[in-house]
Amino acid sequence: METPGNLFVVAAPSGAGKSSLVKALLELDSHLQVSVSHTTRSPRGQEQHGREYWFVGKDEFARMVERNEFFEWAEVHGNRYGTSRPAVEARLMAGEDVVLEIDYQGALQIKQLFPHAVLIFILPPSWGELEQRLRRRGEDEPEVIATRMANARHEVDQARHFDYVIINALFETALFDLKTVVHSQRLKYAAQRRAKSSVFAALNLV
Ligand SMILES: Nc1nc2c(ncn2[C@@H]2O[C@H](COP(=O)(O)OP(=O)(O)O)[C@@H](O)[C@H]2O)c(=O)[nH]1
Ligand SMILES: Nc1ncnc2c1ncn2[C@@H]1O[C@H](COP(=O)(O)OP(=O)(O)O)[C@@H](O)[C@H]1O
Repeated sequence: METPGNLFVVAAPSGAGKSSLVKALLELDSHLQVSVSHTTRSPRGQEQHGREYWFVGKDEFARMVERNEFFEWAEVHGNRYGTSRPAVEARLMAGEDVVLEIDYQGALQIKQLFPHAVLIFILPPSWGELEQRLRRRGEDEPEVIATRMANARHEVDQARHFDYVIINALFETALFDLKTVVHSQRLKYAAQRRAKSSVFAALNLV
């Protein structure tokens, strides 16, 4: 599906710093909006319904799947997560840029639907640092951290299907890389649209 807005998809193993990076990016970039996903996971300490996620029960999630209300959904670390169709579609059609913070399964589904979507994978500098970050975040029980570390091996292996890989060692450097990807895509997409318009013809450039 071709849309006037750009679609960015950011995925990472749990604890790599994806949410922190996207939050910082949104604070710097008023043209970018994040899509709030639905999940069957329980809220963590500071999380608010409608801000980090729409927290729903398993039955409600299943009903939404049946009604085809998700662009994509997947089971991740034992819970279900999905991107609601209406919000994203309306924004992209209105020419706004949207970022999805989803797992690799969702990212690959999105690429099928929106071939122009830009897939960005965030990597931690090492396995040890990944585990440290999960512990330092202090939001998950040890067994939840263990599940996330076990799943991280397979998730990292999926980075090869992505358009860009950013290593989040130094936060500011990774944020700069992320901003650069977003900026480059905007320039590229704008140039493609201009090439299709009559501007170049009028200037005798094509
Ligand atoms: N496919 C899909 N994955 C999602 C969606 N929302 C969040 N996720 C992913 O689900 C995984 C777990 O997210 P979360 O429970 O917030 O834990 P965290 O990654 O450790 O902060 C992460 O990989 C998220 O990117 C969604 O709408 N669709
Ligand atoms: N570059 C970094 N260096 C050190 N700690 C980081 C860095 N990026 C993120 N963190 C910290 O790591 C933890 C996990 O980050 P978070 O954004 O929640 O990860 P994710 O959304 O990928 O699960 C948080 O406590 C966050 O403050």
